[in-house]
Amino acid sequence: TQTTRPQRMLAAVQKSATRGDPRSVVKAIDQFCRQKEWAMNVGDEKGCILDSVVTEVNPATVLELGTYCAYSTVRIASLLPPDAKLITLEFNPHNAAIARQVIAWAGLGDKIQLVEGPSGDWIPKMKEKFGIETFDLVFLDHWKDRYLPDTKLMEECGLLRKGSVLLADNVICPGTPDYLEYIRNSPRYKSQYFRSHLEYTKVEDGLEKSVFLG
Ligand SMILES: O=C(NCCCCc1cc2cnccc2s1)c1cc(-c2ccc(F)cc2)cc(O)c1O
Ligand SMILES: [Mg+2]
Repeated sequence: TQTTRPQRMLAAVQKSATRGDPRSVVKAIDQFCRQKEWAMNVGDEKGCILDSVVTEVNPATVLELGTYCAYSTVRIASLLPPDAKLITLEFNPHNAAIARQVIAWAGLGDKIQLVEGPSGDWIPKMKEKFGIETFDLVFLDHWKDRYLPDTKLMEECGLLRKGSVLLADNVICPGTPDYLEYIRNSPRYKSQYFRSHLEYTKVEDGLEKSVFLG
């Protein structure tokens, strides 16, 4: 029977990456996507910008919206301090199953909690279910029309504190126009655009970094 792209990506990780070595997992996925099949990971070019923001924020609590095959999950978690926690939400059960195996291969299972289901349902439950007060860093990489409603939901649920950083993928391609309009004009955020390219292509895309001012 036919395999899926996430299954082929996992096979590439298990073939080429070293167990317990997160950077080799990241490298194996990038190689697979450049040489074999495009896939919607944040990728190596935007990934370097992601790395610099994670390193600068040095977060104790991270929320990732949109796991896919855990490429950015592993990339972020590999840079976190020892007791830091990353919660990642994935909607598609098949992708979640692949992501769990990629996370295990990278040896990052104790830093990462993968939760299956829609962001709108889970964001209001973060405090009670996971004992989270606020998130130091949120990486938005899920449905592009959910960036804005979920940001408002996180504000309403008190999940952001003065200094919390939102980093949004794909603000140009596929694009998140309503989110950009809101976040760039809101007096409650200080935003900065990092110009880059759509993963593994020459198409323009970028990351929007926004600091919540409280
Ligand atoms: O759709 C994208 N990512 C979202 C998939 C999310 C599904 C989820 C919804 C949901 C809801 N609640 C909780 C968790 C989750 S996960 C995406 C698409 C492209 C792209 C595709 C074709 C193309 F020609 C050009 C760009 C590039 C990217 O970097 C992307 O991230
Ligand atoms: Mg993306």
